[in-house]
Amino acid sequence: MSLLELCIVNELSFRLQLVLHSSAQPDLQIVALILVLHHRLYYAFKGRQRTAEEFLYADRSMKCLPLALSLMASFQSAVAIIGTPAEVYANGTQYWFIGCSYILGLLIPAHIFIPVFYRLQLTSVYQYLELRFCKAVRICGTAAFIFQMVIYMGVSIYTPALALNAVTGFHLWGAVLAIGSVCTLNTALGGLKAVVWTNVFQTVVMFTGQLVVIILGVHEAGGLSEAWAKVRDGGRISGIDLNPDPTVRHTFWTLGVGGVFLMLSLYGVNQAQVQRYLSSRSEREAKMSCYMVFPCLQVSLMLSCVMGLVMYACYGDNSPLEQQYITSKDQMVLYFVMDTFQNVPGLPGLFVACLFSASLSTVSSAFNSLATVTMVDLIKPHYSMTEARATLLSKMLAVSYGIICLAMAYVVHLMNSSVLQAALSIFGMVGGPLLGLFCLGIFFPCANSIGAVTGLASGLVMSFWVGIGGFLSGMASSVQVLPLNSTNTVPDVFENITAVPAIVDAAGLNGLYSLSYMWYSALNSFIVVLVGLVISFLTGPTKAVDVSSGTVYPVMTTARSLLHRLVEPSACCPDPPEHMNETHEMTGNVEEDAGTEEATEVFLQSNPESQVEQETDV
Ligand SMILES: CC(C)(CO)[C@@H](O)C(=O)NCCC(=O)O
Ligand code: NA
Repeated sequence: MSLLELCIVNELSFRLQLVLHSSAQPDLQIVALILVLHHRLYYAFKGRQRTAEEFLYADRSMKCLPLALSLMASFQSAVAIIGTPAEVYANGTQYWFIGCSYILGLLIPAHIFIPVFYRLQLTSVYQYLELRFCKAVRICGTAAFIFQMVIYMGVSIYTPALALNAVTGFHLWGAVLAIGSVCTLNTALGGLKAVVWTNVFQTVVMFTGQLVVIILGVHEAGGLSEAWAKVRDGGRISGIDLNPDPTVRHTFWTLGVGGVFLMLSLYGVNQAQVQRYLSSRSEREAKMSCYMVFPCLQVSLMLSCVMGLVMYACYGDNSPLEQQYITSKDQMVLYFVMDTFQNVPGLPGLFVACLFSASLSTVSSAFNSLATVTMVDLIKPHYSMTEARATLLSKMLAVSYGIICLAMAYVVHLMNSSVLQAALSIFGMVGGPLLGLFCLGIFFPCANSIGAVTGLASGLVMSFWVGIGGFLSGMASSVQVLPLNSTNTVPDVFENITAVPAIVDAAGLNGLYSLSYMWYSALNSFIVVLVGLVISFLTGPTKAVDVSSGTVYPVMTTARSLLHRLVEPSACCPDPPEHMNETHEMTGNVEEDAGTEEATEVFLQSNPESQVEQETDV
């Protein structure tokens, strides 16, 4: 255990002790134990890593269950553990419908993105952009990715710090600094295998913490039927909202359909995830791990939604926010745990460890992917250097990224919006245009490099225009989204603002600004594809023969072979089309896709040796 970690654990447990008066000793032990275990595990794998191949692909030997848990952990941080219950407490279970988007959001990556990327044997997903378009597109893509991950890191470091600050009195920026530096110093340079296995451990801690709090919380609320009656009478069980209005924040359409694009940008083309797919033993294993993410994500979503309901069952409409014990919705979960279970030995500690684990796993996979793309996409192609130099440089990079992320935590602090909405908006605003760029390359053989660059630029301009416009105009009207029982959940501070005529006229720019943040990803990727195609046609579309082999997904051929299977089901198996039997697909009968796979095979003849530079020695 490093000195820094010891200091943090000591400080943390000291604060816990002050706040809880009594049973802080077990808490100290649990937080410390978990940090130490995390650390030991990490170094156990780090120590073994010798070659560059191991660093980047974990020897291409990963099995699917650890990979699936790690895939889930990348984008499941304290933000989800804290933000989702706060959302459900305030607005009911409508958010749960985002679970519907996981179906297509994981099937499409498994059957379209993974085959393309795996067969090209990429190191970084941005190599694809150079193969398909040119070097400039690759650099633009890399820059956008770095930008996205750095802001997201800001949110996921800030969130546990905010919660800790509220409840333990731990200094906010002290906590931000502590979490940030532990992550930076310890997790940046361990290689993928170490990151994946620590992620597995962190996921287990995360689930355990949530589950224990839920079980005891239901008990606290007076048992299952009592708790259910309370949340039902409080109107927290939302039915499916089919309102087609795209400006309504959470409906089935924004969550279940807009969410698919969000999921595609995260699970289809994000380097953190693609790196994991590429590290599996075979393409089949990679697909399997993508399928396995589905149940893991559903469990995680269920735990955090149920946590919100349990909080409602305990507090009803007397939220600690309204009584001004805390200052932000996002502090509620930890407040609930500390307030309700301070006499349960070890539980507050377990939950703090749960938050830390969730954020540490996110930060470690983000840092690992940032280190990889910076070396592989930005530095290696331009400068050659010795191994020792490269190691030093990676360390310096890790520290610089750490500092930038801390600065971003401050920006998030200034934004003062719900952390969950902030994180998902960032995914849509920067991840959306990146998704569009990859779709342009994979589905449209005629797209050219000029189209790709202009498309990406337009997508980013559009997203910041709508995103920032929405944020500014929403400052006055965001309160509309808060109340369900309008009198109770709005804190006093906001009440004056609501009084201001905040009725946004849904015409013109204001209509655009009030677009639900869940549509950002879809809108921005669509803009990139549209502008990209128009510019490509104006400047001379790429000829089919000039497109590098294996970089385009044969949509027509695949569709034809799927159709063929439908018309003559006996040829293969009597399965309905993919989208109608997800659950079956999710359990992993990959062979059934044989027809499609063969069709794809013909077109995706990858010949990586000739084109992909083998830049494996980081
Ligand atoms: C990104 C999804 C929707 C799916 O992975 C979910 O994990 C989520 O809401 N994440 C919030 C961001 C975070 O937890 O850091
Ligand atoms: Na995580």
